[in-house]
Amino acid sequence: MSRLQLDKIHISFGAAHIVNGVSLQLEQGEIGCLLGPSGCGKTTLLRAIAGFQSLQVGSISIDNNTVSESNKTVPPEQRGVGMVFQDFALFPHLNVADNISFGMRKASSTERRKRVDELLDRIGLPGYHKRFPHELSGGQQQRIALARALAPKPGLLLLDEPFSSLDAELRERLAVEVRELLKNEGITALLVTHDQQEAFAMADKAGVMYQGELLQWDTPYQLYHQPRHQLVADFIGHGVLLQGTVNTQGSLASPLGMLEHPSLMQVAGGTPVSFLVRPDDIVPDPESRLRGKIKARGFRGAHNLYTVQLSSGIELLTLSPSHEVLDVGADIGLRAEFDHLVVFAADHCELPGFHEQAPTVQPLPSVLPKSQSA
Ligand SMILES: Nc1ncnc2c1ncn2[C@@H]1O[C@H](COP(=O)(O)OP(=O)(O)OP(=O)(O)O)[C@@H](O)[C@H]1O
Repeated sequence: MSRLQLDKIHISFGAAHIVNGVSLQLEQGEIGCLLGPSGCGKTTLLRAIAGFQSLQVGSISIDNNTVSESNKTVPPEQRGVGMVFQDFALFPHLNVADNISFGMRKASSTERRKRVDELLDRIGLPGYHKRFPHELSGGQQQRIALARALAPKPGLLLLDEPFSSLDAELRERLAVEVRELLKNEGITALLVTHDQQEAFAMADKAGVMYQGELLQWDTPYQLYHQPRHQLVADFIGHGVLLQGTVNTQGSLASPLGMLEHPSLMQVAGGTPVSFLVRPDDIVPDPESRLRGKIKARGFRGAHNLYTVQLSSGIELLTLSPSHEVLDVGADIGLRAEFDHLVVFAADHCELPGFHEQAPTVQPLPSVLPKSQSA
C-alpha cells in the first residue's frame, strides 16, 4: 500500500487551465473519491497520477518518491499504479483466469493460479475461471476488471467512474463490496465518480472539484455537514441556501425567523450572508405559522422528500416518514430545528465558528406559532 501526495499541481492544455493548484493526500490504505461536475478536471487529475499526463507546476509523490513535477514524468509502468476505467474492456478472446492474470507475467504459473483463485473468491465468482467475457453480466465483468487491476498487487489503484455503466442498485452494492475488497487487500485507492452515494459508501476522504480547483478535501461527513464553500454545499446532498442579514445586535434576520448564535457577534452589522438549510433542518409542524404549499414529493425509501414553497416564493426541503404521505398542493406548517449552522460570506467561503453550537430560532411575528399569536 502506498501513500499519495499531490502538491499544488497545475495542468494546462494550451491556454486552458484544466487543473489549478490541487493538493491532496491519501495515507496508506485510504480510499479517496473525487466528485465534481462534468469537465471540472477529475479524469485529467487521475491521468496525471497514473503518469499519462505531465504537469506544468507542482508535484506528485507516491511513497515519498516524486513521480511527476514540471520537468519529470515517471512512465506509468514504473509507478506501481493499477487502473480501472469506465470502459473496462476485458480482453474478449481471453477467459476470466487469463484476463485476471494478464498483468502477472513475471509471476510463476503456480503463483498466478493461486492469485486468480484468491481474487475470484474475494469478488464472489469462484469457479468462473473458464468463462469468457461475453458470458458474464455487466456487474460480473466489472468485478473481473477490478480483479485484473488488483492481481499484481499495486500499491495504488485509480478508478475512473468504474460503475457508471451499471444500474443504481448494483452500483451501490458494488461500491460497498469494492470498499471491503480494497480494505482486505490493503490498497490505497482514488476513485472518480459522479455519484455521491457511491462516494459516501466508499470513501475515507472525498473532495469536490470545480473548474480545476479542489474546493475541499475532507471526510464525507464533513463535506456534508461542514462544507467550506458554497459550491460544495450546493453539490453535496440536498439543501437550499437562504439569504439573510446580520443586524447590529448579532442576530441574523432570515426568511425562517431571527437566528441567534454567539458567532454572529463576530460578524459586522449589515453583513449579508447565506446559510445552508438541509431537509433535516426543517421539520413538519402543524402548529407552526411558518407555512407553505407542497410543490413536489420524492420517494426516498424510508422517507419522502418534500419541496415546500413559502408565500415569499422561497422553497424549503423537508423529510417525512414515507408511510405518512402528504399530498402535493397541501398546506403544511414547518419549523426550523438546526443542529448547527453553515454560514457563507459574500465571497462564498464559509464563516468559521458556527459548528459547535445550535442556533436558536426566534420566529418572526408573521411566523409565530398559532398558539402564541392570539
Ligand atoms: N488532451 C486534451 N486536450 C485538450 N483539452 C482537454 C484534453 N483532455 C481534457 N481536456 C479538457 O479538459 C477539461 C477537463 O476534462 P476532464 O476529462 O478531466 O473532466 P472530468 O471532470 O473528468 O469530466 P467528466 O466528469 O465529464 O468525465 C475538459 O474541458 C476537457 O475538454
